Amino acid sequence: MLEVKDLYSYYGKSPVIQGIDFQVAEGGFFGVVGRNGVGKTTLLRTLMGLTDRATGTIRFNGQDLLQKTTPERAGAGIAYIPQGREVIPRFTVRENLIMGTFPREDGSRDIPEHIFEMFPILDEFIERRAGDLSGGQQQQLAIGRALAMKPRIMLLDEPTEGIQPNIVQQIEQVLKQLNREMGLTIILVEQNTRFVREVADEFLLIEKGRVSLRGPGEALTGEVVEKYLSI
Ligand SMILES: Nc1ncnc2c1ncn2[C@@H]1O[C@H](COP(=O)(O)OP(=O)(O)OP(=O)(O)O)[C@@H](O)[C@H]1O
Repeated sequence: MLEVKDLYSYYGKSPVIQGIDFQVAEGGFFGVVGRNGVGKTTLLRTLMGLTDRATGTIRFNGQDLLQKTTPERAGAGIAYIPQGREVIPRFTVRENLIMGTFPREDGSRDIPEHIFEMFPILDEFIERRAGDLSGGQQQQLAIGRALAMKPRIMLLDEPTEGIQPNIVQQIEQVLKQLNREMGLTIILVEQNTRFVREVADEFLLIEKGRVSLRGPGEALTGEVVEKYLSI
């Protein structure tokens, strides 16, 4: 479904991503791990066309994405949930969810019902301003908003960072359900290696913009974490 080859990506003249290759199969759950500042966020931003320049290949369902604009990539079915959530605080929950439908190519502005089944709190707080929600609720809204475009693949950047433990569990459950039951392809950047080990079919470990290690989720053992990820 997604094939990335020899990818380089730049902010100004600095190459942050340096020669990364990977493939994600339809319905796959792909984890990206690495210490702070190694380029994980930049990798997701590169897939969305949000860095200054990129070279190499990004193929998505047979289309070459590298020359496409960010809205075109969203229109092709790629949803991106950045770190820090970035919901629009002055808009209500409903307005944020409707915004999520904008990339849809069928032109529908209907909010899919399953979003409220997954996150009942969004239904309850539908007319509240997003800025008045807790961090965990805003993250649920950010995921709900991404689902409103009916994506084919979802890119998530540390969705459980700074969120209270009971909501973390709920978000993890939803991600598993979206992937396992609804077949949504997921790329997840995470510091939470326990979750990546549990759910990922495959992971990439990045150091200084390059892949240091890759393997099935279960290969992300305590020893690997100790060797590559401890501070
Ligand atoms: N907009 C930007 N302009 C210039 N340099 C940037 C920009 N964003 C990130 N960088 C640089 O790119 C490198 C990789 O940053 P990136 O945010 O991708 O790392 P990360 O692995 O996601 O880290 P973290 O876990 O802290 O989010 C860092 O050296 C950072 O300073």
